[in-house]
Amino acid sequence: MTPGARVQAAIDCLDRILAGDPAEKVLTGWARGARYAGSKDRAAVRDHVYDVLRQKRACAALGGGEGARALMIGLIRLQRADPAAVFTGKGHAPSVLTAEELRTGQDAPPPQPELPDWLLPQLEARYGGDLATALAPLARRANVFLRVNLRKADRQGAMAALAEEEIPAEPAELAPTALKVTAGARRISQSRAYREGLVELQDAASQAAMETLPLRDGMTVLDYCAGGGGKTLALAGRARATYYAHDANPQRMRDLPARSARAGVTVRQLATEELAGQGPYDLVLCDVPCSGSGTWARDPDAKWRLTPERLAALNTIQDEILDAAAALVAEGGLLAYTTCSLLAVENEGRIAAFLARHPDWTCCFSRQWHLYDGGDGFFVAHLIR
Ligand SMILES: C[S@@+](CC[C@H](N)C(=O)[O-])C[C@H]1O[C@@H](n2cnc3c(N)ncnc32)[C@H](O)[C@@H]1O
Repeated sequence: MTPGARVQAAIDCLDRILAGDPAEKVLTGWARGARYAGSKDRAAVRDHVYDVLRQKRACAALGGGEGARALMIGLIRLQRADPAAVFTGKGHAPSVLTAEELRTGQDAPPPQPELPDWLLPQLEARYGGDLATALAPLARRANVFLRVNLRKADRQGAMAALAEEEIPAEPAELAPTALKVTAGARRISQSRAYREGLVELQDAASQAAMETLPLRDGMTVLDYCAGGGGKTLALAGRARATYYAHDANPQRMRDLPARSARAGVTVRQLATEELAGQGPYDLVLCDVPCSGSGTWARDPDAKWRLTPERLAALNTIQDEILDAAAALVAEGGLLAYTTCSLLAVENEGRIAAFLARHPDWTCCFSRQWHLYDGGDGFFVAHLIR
């Protein structure tokens, strides 16, 4: 595909996303239908779409409108290129810029935070005058991090294995197991280091949060919201405990057997009705469903979809999960709560609400990772009875 054809394909995808379809579904559907598109074309179209969604406000200001075509014009200007070079009308490129489109963007307003307005007061309360700096990483592509599986390799060994396949990576400060991939990220899942379980894809702040959890050989650990099992595997890499995984939607755990086999660890999946029978557990981790606001650089579509109603519904689910999980913690055990969110209402707010409902519990540790720490936004709290 020519650069112009890629831009037109991105405009077509953005049209559907703006009409309400999820970005990931639209891009996957487009790629399936576009047999002529090679892997570089698919990557370029995906990058255009996600770059627009990360900076939709700046693109609209520079492109003179909120439609898909205007947003793409704005993105090209934001990247300090000339849209006229791509909007040629030749082949499959978008049609030539109109006089109006040529005029737009000259007197663009100052940049606005790239978030829905209703969320700003919550984040201003957290970051005050530093809001723009704190949220700036949301406008950029996120770093790709790997977690070294200490059962199979150390950081140096994993870096050497990745280097053999021209995937350079360097130690990341946030966690002792974290590597930052500096090139070739799209080839990770085909690499030997990945296929043989030396490394897993996992954000560095998420790894750092798992590092805070005290583990010892022989204890029982329940990952109550296991999903794909990323957190279970991070814990299982550290100690020879007995690991159980549970999720309200067991389908979410379908990849866990293959992932744990690759990692060389054993994780037993439990249905909800089996939880009490196998418990109580020394450590129960609740990696609850959340807004994902700490991951919006990776998934910018999500920030424009979140509504106050959805956030309130998530808070209810978060409370219900903590209440149910607390009942499964052994005497002297630890209840851990994590989100990949920057919003206090999902983090400190849920812990305060839990402590108000359960006066016999106390929070003995909590930490918020911010985007300026280098990874995703992430929160962890340790609760004891
Ligand atoms: C943030 S994701 C978990 C991600 C996972 N821990 C990982 O590291 O890959 C939250 C998970 O909670 C599950 N969930 C939602 N409501 C739940 C509930 N009431 N009880 C248990 N799990 C629930 C969802 O199905 C989802 O898989």
